[in-house]
Amino acid sequence: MLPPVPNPVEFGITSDYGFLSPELPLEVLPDPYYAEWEMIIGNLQPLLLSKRLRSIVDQLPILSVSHLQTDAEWRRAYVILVFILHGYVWGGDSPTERVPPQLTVPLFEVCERLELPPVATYAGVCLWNYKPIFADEPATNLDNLACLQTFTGSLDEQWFYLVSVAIEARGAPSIPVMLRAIKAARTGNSQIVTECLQRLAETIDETNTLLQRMHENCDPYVFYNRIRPYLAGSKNMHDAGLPNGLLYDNGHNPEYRQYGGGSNAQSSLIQFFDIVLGVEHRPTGTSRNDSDKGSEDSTKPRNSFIHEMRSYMPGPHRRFLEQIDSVANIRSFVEARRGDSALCIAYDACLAMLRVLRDKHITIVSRYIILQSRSARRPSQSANPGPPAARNLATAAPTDKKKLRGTGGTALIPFLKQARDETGEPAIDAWARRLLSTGPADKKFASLSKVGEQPDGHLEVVGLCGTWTAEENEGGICHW
Ligand code: HEM
Ligand SMILES: N[C@@H](CC(=O)c1ccccc1NC=O)C(=O)O
Repeated sequence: MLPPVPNPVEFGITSDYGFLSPELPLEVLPDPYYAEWEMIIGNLQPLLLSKRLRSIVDQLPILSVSHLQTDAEWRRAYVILVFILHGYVWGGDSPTERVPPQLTVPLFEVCERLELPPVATYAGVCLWNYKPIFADEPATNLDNLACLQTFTGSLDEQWFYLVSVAIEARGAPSIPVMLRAIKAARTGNSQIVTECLQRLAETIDETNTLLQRMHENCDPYVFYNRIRPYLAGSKNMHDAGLPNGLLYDNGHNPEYRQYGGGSNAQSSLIQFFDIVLGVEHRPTGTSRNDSDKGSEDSTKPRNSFIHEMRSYMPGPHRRFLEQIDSVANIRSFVEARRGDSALCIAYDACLAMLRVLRDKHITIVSRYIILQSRSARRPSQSANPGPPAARNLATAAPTDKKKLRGTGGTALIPFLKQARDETGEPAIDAWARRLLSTGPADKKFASLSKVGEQPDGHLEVVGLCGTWTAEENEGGICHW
């Protein structure tokens, strides 16, 4: 008996909004009982600038969560509390390790309810932190989006979150499409699976276009020096001044805890793409050859970071991904039908698009983190210092690139390159290898209008979703 294919609606996931909150995020908690929280979050930038945030939070009463009613209200409470938390920790002259009961007590309860860790996750800064500019236009077009909260008040910070919001919305329709594909694969309907895969490839291609738009309004200097420091977590933060993590003080039993900061690795959508396509990530530092190749059992080692990031997703989204994991059948369906050229090409196009996404992302990380860390200046040399603890965090970045870390705590480029390389397997590599050894497309790839090696040695593919070449992937990142 096969496990049932999950119904996304039961997990709060819709075909319009995907993993974004299904109703628009609340801009204000309706109960005036929370007026003091709203006053602080509404004045976050002035309170950070004047360095008064900590003292104002310390003077707050410990508010109860018993006045929160709807799911939207619980989510709004989470957004408020994590923005105040990160402002409180990183907004002074140096980071403070103690989180006072005024934050700890309600935050723990809100997080228990939402099944999230007490830290600013992707859900808090992206999924539940947007509004449409005009109510009568599509709510999730990048050009009709604004953020509810930011640390810096900058356009750059809004854009940084909104690109992800737009990607989530663009990817949303692919969720029911791929559930249909899973069901069609169960009945052996190759034509439907092919159509669904074609639509998925187009969707991933469109998310790639959105990712490219990061550069339009988010300046790498502003991102690295002003915004990113507030997104830091408390794990591996010794260099930044939090050797033990954060001391969450609930008033009677203070406890040190360490959590990773916000990261797009916490996006359920991108993990959904991987899972549904059967892309497997292994622990960093191992290759396919190190593992028990060939066996499809669930004891295979997984990329522990990517998998761990599921515990930073809202509970229902995490459970949805787990259920998709247990029904994902597309990869084995395609592998069993190597002679079905339309099917193989559609599947390969999805992998190629996902790989392009990771390539473009690596370029972004180089520009927004690696290059910036090289030019980061010590506070005394800086003519225009940023927020104090945040500034220290940016300038504390080691010059040794090997030690640079993502807000999630990964070793950046080695981690991202491995995730990218694992995306290409198996089909794209297999057919690219064959192409390179046997020449241009054989019948199997008939629906690709052009596949071949260019005079300069680059491989060019004109496929379902446009043209892409190995050259596009800067720095020899793509090894076709
Ligand atoms: C300026 C913009 C961005 C920067 C600097 C950046 C940086 C990073 C870093 C450093 C990581 C490693 C994990 C960690 O330690 O945090 C990461 C992971 C990741 N990021 Fe981004 N990111 C950016 C925007 C985005 C956007 C808009 C997306 C949406 C597609 C995205 C998708 C991912 C994914 C999926 C991962 C997990 C690794 C993987 O699956 O390949 N990132 N990002
Ligand atoms: N991992 C990134 C931060 C990041 O990607 C991120 C952090 C919080 C919320 C969203 C994020 N990604 C978004 O576009 C970094 O290390 O700078």
